[in-house]
Amino acid sequence: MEREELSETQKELIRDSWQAVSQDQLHHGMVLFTRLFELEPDLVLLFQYNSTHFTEAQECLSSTEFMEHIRKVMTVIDTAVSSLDSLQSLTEYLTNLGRKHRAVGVKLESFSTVGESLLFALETGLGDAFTPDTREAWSQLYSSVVRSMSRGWFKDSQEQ
Ligand code: HEM
Repeated sequence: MEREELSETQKELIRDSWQAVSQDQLHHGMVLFTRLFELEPDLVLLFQYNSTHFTEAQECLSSTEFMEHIRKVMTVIDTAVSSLDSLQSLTEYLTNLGRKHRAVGVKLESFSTVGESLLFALETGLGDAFTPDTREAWSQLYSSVVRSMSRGWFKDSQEQ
């Protein structure tokens, strides 16, 4: 989390832009995952709740359990935005979260597509307010989050 420290200006851009979209997190999360499934349709197959297996993005996107996953994702982002001054405090949690995603079959490379989809959702929600500087700040924050999660694929992977 130490590399590429966010500047104070970047933190402000992230906080201001997140405030503008965070009233309706579920909606923006839906835009994010709709985009993600367009770019990588096979990711739908990884979401299995009880005996339900989804084959189509639309089925997945309209399930209650998946809605909860969207809430979980948005809560992690919300926590990261609230912790911009102490992102290293999230490292352990995020490493663990990475490990869980590895366990359910997510490939680390897919997190690049998630990043692209996050930027798409922010751009859709913010319009012109999503300036190149704001995009760059979000891109750096997301990279930090993924750097910590990626430890779950490599570090102590025999644990658990
Ligand atoms: C490639 C994209 C992703 C896939 C395929 C995926 C898949 C899953 C699956 C199958 C679960 C377990 C079932 C569930 O809790 O709904 C899960 C849990 C979870 N996911 Fe994801 N996920 C993705 C991206 C993300 C991202 C970007 C975040 C946040 C940054 C995230 C946060 C969580 C959290 C907080 C949980 C609950 C973990 C727990 O039970 O402790 N996921 N994910």
